[in-house]
Amino acid sequence: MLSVESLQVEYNKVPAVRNLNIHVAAGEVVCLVGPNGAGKSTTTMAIAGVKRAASGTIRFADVDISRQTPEAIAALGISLVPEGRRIFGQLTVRENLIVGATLSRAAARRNQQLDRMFSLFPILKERSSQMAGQMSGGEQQQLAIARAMMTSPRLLIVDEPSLGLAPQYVDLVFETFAQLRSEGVTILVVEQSSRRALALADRLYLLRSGQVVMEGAVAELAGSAEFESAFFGEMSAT
Ligand SMILES: Nc1ncnc2c1ncn2[C@@H]1O[C@H](COP(=O)(O)OP(=O)(O)OP(=O)(O)O)[C@@H](O)[C@H]1O
Repeated sequence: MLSVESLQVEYNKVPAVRNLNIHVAAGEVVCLVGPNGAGKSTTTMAIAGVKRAASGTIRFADVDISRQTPEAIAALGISLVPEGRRIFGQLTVRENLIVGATLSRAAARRNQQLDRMFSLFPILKERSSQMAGQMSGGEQQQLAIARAMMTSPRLLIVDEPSLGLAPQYVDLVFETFAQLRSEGVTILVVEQSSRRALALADRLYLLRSGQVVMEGAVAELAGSAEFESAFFGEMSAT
Protein backbone atom coordinates (compact mmCIF):
# COMPACT_ATOMS: atom_id res chain seq x y z
CA MET A 1 0.00 0.00 0.00
CA LEU A 2 2.75 2.44 0.99
CA SER A 3 6.28 2.23 -0.29
CA VAL A 4 8.99 4.71 0.63
CA GLU A 5 12.24 4.31 -1.29
CA SER A 6 15.58 6.06 -0.76
CA LEU A 7 13.86 8.97 0.94
CA GLN A 8 15.95 11.98 1.82
CA VAL A 9 14.41 14.94 3.64
CA GLU A 10 16.40 18.03 4.56
CA TYR A 11 16.06 21.15 6.68
CA ASN A 12 18.22 23.97 5.33
CA LYS A 13 20.17 21.44 3.21
CA VAL A 14 20.95 19.34 6.29
CA PRO A 15 19.52 15.80 5.94
CA ALA A 16 17.11 14.78 8.71
CA VAL A 17 16.18 11.54 6.91
CA ARG A 18 18.67 9.67 4.70
CA ASN A 19 18.18 6.79 2.28
CA LEU A 20 15.10 5.63 4.15
CA ASN A 21 13.16 2.62 2.88
CA ILE A 22 9.90 1.53 4.49
CA HIS A 23 6.79 -0.22 3.30
CA VAL A 24 3.37 -0.86 4.72
CA ALA A 25 0.99 -3.49 3.35
CA ALA A 26 -2.79 -3.14 3.43
CA GLY A 27 -4.21 -4.15 6.81
CA GLU A 28 -0.85 -3.99 8.59
CA VAL A 29 0.04 -2.05 11.70
CA VAL A 30 3.62 -0.83 11.34
CA CYS A 31 5.55 1.03 14.02
CA LEU A 32 8.32 3.56 13.49
CA VAL A 33 10.37 3.73 16.68
CA GLY A 34 13.52 5.53 17.69
CA PRO A 35 14.97 8.20 19.96
CA ASN A 36 14.46 11.97 19.82
CA GLY A 37 15.55 13.47 16.55
CA ALA A 38 15.73 10.14 14.70
CA GLY A 39 13.61 11.53 11.87
CA LYS A 40 10.28 9.86 12.66
CA SER A 41 8.10 12.99 12.46
CA THR A 42 9.95 14.21 9.39
CA THR A 43 9.18 10.90 7.68
CA THR A 44 5.46 11.16 8.48
CA MET A 45 5.38 14.74 7.23
CA ALA A 46 7.06 13.74 3.98
CA ILE A 47 4.52 10.94 3.43
CA ALA A 48 1.62 13.33 4.08
CA GLY A 49 3.19 15.88 1.70
CA VAL A 50 3.57 18.67 4.22
CA LYS A 51 7.37 18.46 4.04
CA ARG A 52 8.81 18.00 0.55
CA ALA A 53 11.32 15.20 0.00
CA ALA A 54 14.74 16.28 -1.30
CA SER A 55 15.03 12.96 -3.14
CA GLY A 56 13.56 9.48 -3.21
CA THR A 57 10.14 8.12 -4.05
CA ILE A 58 6.97 7.71 -2.02
CA ARG A 59 4.28 5.55 -3.61
CA PHE A 60 0.80 5.00 -2.25
CA ALA A 61 -1.45 2.40 -3.89
CA ASP A 62 0.82 2.52 -6.96
CA VAL A 63 0.62 6.30 -7.28
CA ASP A 64 3.81 8.35 -6.96
CA ILE A 65 2.88 10.90 -4.30
CA SER A 66 6.41 12.30 -3.76
CA ARG A 67 5.59 15.59 -5.46
CA GLN A 68 1.88 15.78 -4.68
CA THR A 69 0.18 18.38 -2.49
CA PRO A 70 -1.08 17.53 1.01
CA GLU A 71 -4.65 17.93 -0.30
CA ALA A 72 -4.10 15.44 -3.12
CA ILE A 73 -2.43 12.97 -0.76
CA ALA A 74 -5.29 13.28 1.74
CA ALA A 75 -7.77 12.75 -1.09
CA LEU A 76 -5.98 9.52 -1.99
CA GLY A 77 -6.67 8.26 1.53
CA ILE A 78 -3.76 9.15 3.83
CA SER A 79 -4.66 10.84 7.10
CA LEU A 80 -2.02 12.14 9.51
CA VAL A 81 -2.48 12.82 13.22
CA PRO A 82 0.53 15.03 13.94
CA GLU A 83 2.59 15.04 17.11
CA GLY A 84 2.07 17.14 20.20
CA ARG A 85 -0.86 19.47 20.33
CA ARG A 86 -2.18 17.99 17.11
CA ILE A 87 -0.81 20.92 15.19
CA PHE A 88 2.38 21.34 13.17
CA GLY A 89 4.26 24.05 15.04
CA GLN A 90 6.60 24.56 12.14
CA LEU A 91 3.86 25.02 9.54
CA THR A 92 1.54 27.95 8.96
CA VAL A 93 -2.02 27.92 10.23
CA ARG A 94 -3.20 27.53 6.65
CA GLU A 95 -0.99 24.50 6.14
CA ASN A 96 -2.25 23.00 9.38
CA LEU A 97 -5.81 23.48 8.23
CA ILE A 98 -5.11 21.94 4.86
CA VAL A 99 -3.90 18.77 6.56
CA GLY A 100 -7.11 18.47 8.54
CA ALA A 101 -9.37 19.75 5.77
CA THR A 102 -12.68 18.05 5.31
CA LEU A 103 -12.74 16.47 1.90
CA SER A 104 -15.79 16.78 -0.30
CA ARG A 105 -15.86 12.97 -0.63
CA ALA A 106 -16.06 12.75 3.15
CA ALA A 107 -18.60 15.56 3.50
CA ALA A 108 -21.33 13.51 1.86
CA ARG A 109 -20.89 10.80 4.46
CA ARG A 110 -20.29 13.15 7.36
CA ASN A 111 -23.26 12.18 9.55
CA GLN A 112 -22.66 8.50 9.03
CA GLN A 113 -19.00 8.94 9.92
CA LEU A 114 -19.91 11.04 12.96
CA ASP A 115 -22.10 8.21 14.28
CA ARG A 116 -19.29 5.75 13.68
CA MET A 117 -16.80 7.91 15.60
CA PHE A 118 -19.26 8.42 18.45
CA SER A 119 -19.63 4.68 18.78
CA LEU A 120 -15.85 4.17 18.64
CA PHE A 121 -15.19 6.99 21.11
CA PRO A 122 -18.18 7.23 23.51
CA ILE A 123 -16.52 10.05 25.45
CA LEU A 124 -16.66 12.24 22.36
CA LYS A 125 -20.38 11.68 22.10
CA GLU A 126 -20.78 12.59 25.75
CA ARG A 127 -18.74 15.74 25.24
CA SER A 128 -20.01 16.58 21.77
CA SER A 129 -21.19 20.09 22.75
CA GLN A 130 -18.17 20.87 24.94
CA MET A 131 -15.26 23.03 23.84
CA ALA A 132 -12.48 20.65 22.76
CA GLY A 133 -9.85 22.71 24.58
CA GLN A 134 -11.51 21.93 27.88
CA MET A 135 -11.01 18.21 27.52
CA SER A 136 -8.10 16.25 29.01
CA GLY A 137 -5.03 15.44 26.94
CA GLY A 138 -6.22 11.86 26.46
CA GLU A 139 -9.62 12.99 25.27
CA GLN A 140 -8.05 15.50 22.90
CA GLN A 141 -5.89 12.73 21.48
CA GLN A 142 -8.99 10.63 20.87
CA LEU A 143 -10.55 13.63 19.17
CA ALA A 144 -7.48 14.08 16.98
CA ILE A 145 -7.63 10.42 15.92
CA ALA A 146 -11.40 10.58 15.35
CA ARG A 147 -10.97 13.72 13.25
CA ALA A 148 -8.39 11.96 11.12
CA MET A 149 -10.75 8.98 10.75
CA MET A 150 -13.61 11.19 9.53
CA THR A 151 -12.29 10.94 6.00
CA SER A 152 -12.26 7.10 6.17
CA PRO A 153 -8.55 7.00 5.35
CA ARG A 154 -7.01 3.90 3.86
CA LEU A 155 -3.83 4.67 5.80
CA LEU A 156 -3.86 6.32 9.22
CA ILE A 157 -0.53 7.76 10.36
CA VAL A 158 -0.30 8.70 14.03
CA ASP A 159 2.74 10.51 15.43
CA GLU A 160 3.50 9.74 19.09
CA PRO A 161 -0.06 9.20 20.31
CA SER A 162 1.01 8.45 23.87
CA LEU A 163 3.19 11.55 24.31
CA GLY A 164 2.27 13.31 27.55
CA LEU A 165 -0.72 11.08 28.26
CA ALA A 166 -1.58 9.49 31.60
CA PRO A 167 -1.28 5.68 31.47
CA GLN A 168 -5.05 5.06 31.41
CA TYR A 169 -5.38 7.29 28.35
CA VAL A 170 -2.50 5.55 26.64
CA ASP A 171 -4.37 2.28 27.19
CA LEU A 172 -7.50 3.80 25.71
CA VAL A 173 -5.72 5.14 22.65
CA PHE A 174 -4.10 1.78 21.97
CA GLU A 175 -7.41 -0.02 22.48
CA THR A 176 -8.77 2.30 19.81
CA PHE A 177 -6.00 1.32 17.41
CA ALA A 178 -6.73 -2.36 18.08
CA GLN A 179 -10.39 -1.71 17.26
CA LEU A 180 -9.50 0.21 14.08
CA ARG A 181 -7.16 -2.57 13.08
CA SER A 182 -9.91 -5.16 13.52
CA GLU A 183 -11.95 -3.05 11.12
CA GLY A 184 -9.17 -3.35 8.54
CA VAL A 185 -7.61 0.11 8.89
CA THR A 186 -3.93 0.20 7.97
CA ILE A 187 -1.93 2.08 10.60
CA LEU A 188 1.57 3.56 10.69
CA VAL A 189 2.26 4.54 14.28
CA VAL A 190 5.27 6.52 15.53
CA GLU A 191 6.51 6.06 19.07
CA GLN A 192 9.81 6.80 20.78
CA SER A 193 9.70 3.65 22.81
CA SER A 194 6.59 1.84 23.77
CA ARG A 195 5.81 -1.76 24.64
CA ARG A 196 2.18 -1.03 23.84
CA ALA A 197 3.09 -0.02 20.32
CA LEU A 198 5.05 -3.25 19.99
CA ALA A 199 2.11 -5.27 21.26
CA LEU A 200 -0.03 -3.71 18.55
CA ALA A 201 2.35 -3.71 15.60
CA ASP A 202 2.96 -6.44 13.05
CA ARG A 203 6.30 -5.00 11.96
CA LEU A 204 8.59 -2.21 13.03
CA TYR A 205 11.38 0.00 11.80
CA LEU A 206 13.91 1.30 14.29
CA LEU A 207 15.31 4.68 13.21
CA ARG A 208 18.39 6.45 14.41
CA SER A 209 19.98 9.60 12.96
CA GLY A 210 17.61 9.62 10.00
CA GLN A 211 18.20 6.03 8.96
CA VAL A 212 16.60 2.63 9.50
CA VAL A 213 18.97 0.64 11.71
CA MET A 214 16.75 -2.38 12.32
CA GLU A 215 13.53 -3.71 10.83
CA GLY A 216 11.38 -6.79 10.91
CA ALA A 217 8.35 -8.59 12.28
CA VAL A 218 7.78 -7.70 15.91
CA ALA A 219 7.24 -11.38 16.77
CA GLU A 220 10.72 -12.17 15.46
CA LEU A 221 12.57 -9.14 16.80
CA ALA A 222 11.01 -8.88 20.26
CA GLY A 223 13.03 -10.86 22.72
CA SER A 224 16.24 -10.84 20.71
CA ALA A 225 19.11 -9.39 22.71
CA GLU A 226 20.15 -7.13 19.85
CA PHE A 227 16.70 -5.62 19.56
CA GLU A 228 16.11 -5.30 23.29
CA SER A 229 19.33 -3.39 23.75
CA ALA A 230 18.76 -1.20 20.68
CA PHE A 231 15.16 -0.48 21.57
CA PHE A 232 15.07 -0.37 25.33
CA GLY A 233 18.72 -0.13 26.30
CA GLU A 234 19.11 3.55 25.59
CA MET A 235 15.50 4.65 25.90
CA SER A 236 13.02 4.56 28.73
CA ALA A 237 10.26 2.08 28.07
CA THR A 238 6.69 3.25 28.58
N1 LIG B 1 12.06 22.76 11.30
C1 LIG B 1 13.26 22.20 11.46
N2 LIG B 1 14.38 22.87 11.14
C2 LIG B 1 15.61 22.32 11.27
N3 LIG B 1 15.83 21.08 11.70
C3 LIG B 1 14.75 20.34 12.05
C4 LIG B 1 13.41 20.87 11.94
N4 LIG B 1 12.54 19.90 12.35
C5 LIG B 1 13.30 18.84 12.69
N5 LIG B 1 14.61 19.10 12.52
C6 LIG B 1 15.74 18.18 12.75
O1 LIG B 1 15.52 17.00 11.98
C7 LIG B 1 15.93 15.85 12.72
C8 LIG B 1 14.76 14.87 12.80
O2 LIG B 1 13.71 15.44 13.57
P1 LIG B 1 12.31 14.74 13.78
O3 LIG B 1 11.43 15.69 14.51
O4 LIG B 1 11.85 14.19 12.49
O5 LIG B 1 12.71 13.53 14.72
P2 LIG B 1 11.78 12.57 15.57
O6 LIG B 1 12.36 11.20 15.43
O7 LIG B 1 10.36 12.74 15.19
O8 LIG B 1 12.04 13.07 17.04
P3 LIG B 1 11.00 13.39 18.23
O9 LIG B 1 10.74 12.08 18.87
O10 LIG B 1 11.80 14.31 19.09
O11 LIG B 1 9.79 14.02 17.61
C9 LIG B 1 16.41 16.34 14.06
O12 LIG B 1 17.82 16.45 14.00
C10 LIG B 1 15.77 17.70 14.19
O13 LIG B 1 16.56 18.56 14.96
